[in-house]
Amino acid sequence: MSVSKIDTVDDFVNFIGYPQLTVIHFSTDWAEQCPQITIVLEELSALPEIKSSNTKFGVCNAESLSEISLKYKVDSVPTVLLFKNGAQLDRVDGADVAQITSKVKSLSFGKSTPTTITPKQPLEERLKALINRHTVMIFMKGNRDAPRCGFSRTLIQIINETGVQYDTFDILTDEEVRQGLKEYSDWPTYPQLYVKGELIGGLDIIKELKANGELESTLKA
Ligand SMILES: N[C@@H](CCC(=O)N[C@@H](CS)C(=O)NCC(=O)O)C(=O)O
Repeated sequence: MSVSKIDTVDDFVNFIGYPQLTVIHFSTDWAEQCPQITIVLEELSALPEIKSSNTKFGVCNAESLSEISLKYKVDSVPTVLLFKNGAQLDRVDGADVAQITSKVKSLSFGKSTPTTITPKQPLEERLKALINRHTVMIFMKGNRDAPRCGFSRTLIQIINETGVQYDTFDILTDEEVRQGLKEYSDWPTYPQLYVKGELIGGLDIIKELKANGELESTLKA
């Protein structure tokens, strides 16, 4: 057994309909922690006790299968979802190897299908995972193609000029994140730009860094 690649929505639906445990890693090409989780799943799939339980392992690109990601509220990678008979049993958001290992081991031997549970991830953990989703992470109103506030639009224009890669999160889609991140980072407004999980600041700070010629080095820190 190894980790199968899931490329289409149909593949995904067929895969999770399996009567034994199916473990799916939502990944992206750029997220640093994803390759580590794929290795963990490869290792788990090779364990004799897991092999004998017929547990299946898959990996899909969370961005290519955005429809599925949205449905299962996968808003950070890596995320691992566990299914049986098409029902979601559990999930692990973030590269928490210990939790993934223990959930795969315990659920692969359940005789009957446990009740569907979707434990709510503590907000702080979710915020940390979101902040670290990309080296340069921008929390904004709208997205890069359709900013929904002048401050966010100007910030995107400035960052686009640098050619630096980044990811965005639309805080208008999630009130919990919108309010929670203000408190977590002690910064009351959006946009908010993070580099390697550290808050750099909002539009005023980014403009200042640009004016001082420090923007690119800050983004590439
Ligand atoms: N001076 C701020 C301007 C940003 C700003 O004032 N944002 C407001 C309006 S878009 C905001 O996020 N308010 C809180 C909210 O909407 O939750 C900066 O440098 O980023």
